[in-house]
Amino acid sequence: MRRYGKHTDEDDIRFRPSRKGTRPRTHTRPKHEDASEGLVLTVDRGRLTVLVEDRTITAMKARELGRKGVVVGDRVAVVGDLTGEKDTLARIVRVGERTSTLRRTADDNDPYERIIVANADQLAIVTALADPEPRSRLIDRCLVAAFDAGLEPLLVLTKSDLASAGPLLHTYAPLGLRYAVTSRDELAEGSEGSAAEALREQLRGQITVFVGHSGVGKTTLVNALVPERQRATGIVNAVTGRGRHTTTSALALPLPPSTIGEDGWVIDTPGVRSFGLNHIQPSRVIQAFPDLEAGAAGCPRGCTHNEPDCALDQWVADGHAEPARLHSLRRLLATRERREGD
Ligand SMILES: Nc1nc2c(ncn2[C@@H]2O[C@H](COP(=O)(O)OP(=O)(O)OP(=O)(O)O)[C@@H](O)[C@H]2O)c(=O)[nH]1
Ligand SMILES: [Zn+2]
Repeated sequence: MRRYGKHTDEDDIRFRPSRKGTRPRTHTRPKHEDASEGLVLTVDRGRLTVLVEDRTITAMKARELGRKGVVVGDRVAVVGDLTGEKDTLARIVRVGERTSTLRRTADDNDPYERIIVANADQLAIVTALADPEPRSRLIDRCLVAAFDAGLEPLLVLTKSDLASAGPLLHTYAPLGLRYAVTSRDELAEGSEGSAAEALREQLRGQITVFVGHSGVGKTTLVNALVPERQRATGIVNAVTGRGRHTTTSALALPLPPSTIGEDGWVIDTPGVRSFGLNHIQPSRVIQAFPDLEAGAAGCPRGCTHNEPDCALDQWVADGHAEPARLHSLRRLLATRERREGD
């Protein structure tokens, strides 16, 4: 699938704070030249947990950042006490340019956009094949949010021991999505060549945000993928001084380094189950359909692609794209008009 809205420069998309924090700077930085680079792992009421080299520190926004938000996945420059020791508090003085932003509105009537994760590469849409039954409208909403954010969607179908993935995959076949089919037992085994291994392969070297409705098995999945999770969560909690990770903030967890030396991040989103889609631009969604995007050039201005004058019907009739693709695009665009949970 095509990538869009992102730089391909590796340095842009990897979180690799330099080992000693001595990376030469290309720009003249009048202030805070001695700042270290870090990665925001989670946010809790103004306190941010930041990974600096191999230490987890607590930081807050410096006043000079003003109203600029700092979110999970942001690459930041921090100054002050970076020891990570108890009761120390560092300051975030800069936020790196973002390669992607995943947003949500609290619901379709909430006018405020909230960025929930920055710099992710893909959105894993976790759906159970049964118990609870898959809800394709919910999947569609997540797909629209992913396309809008410039993230590659990845369908993760859980509980494959309970039902076949066939019908759902059939529905989504025209979209050509990447997918993985898993079950708890397979994940636990971690045997090579298994579906779980195929999922790990899809995550390698990527920053993947996991979303899923309650009960779909997201926690089971993330725990299996990140055996260090308990420890990682423990560190975060030790830092924030709370018993467990109860906030609705996302939480970035490192995937175990693989044998070929490429790692990746899982970003769990406890409070995010779907997306309000008020802010979505049809033009960004259609970018995920390169075969149709060219045909939309013939559409009237501001075409919703679901009206009599839409040029895409003729485009498809002329054989430039498959009818099923146009059908899928229209279904996705229509999710914007439906309420969450429909
Ligand atoms: N049969 C079956 N059950 C599973 C599988 N994965 C998870 N479950 C069960 O499904 C239930 C929900 O799993 P969780 O991992 O807690 O799901 P969650 O999506 O994190 O849900 P919340 O904790 O409510 O947010 C639990 O009872 C799990 O044991 C699976 O592959 N097969
Ligand atoms: Zn149109």
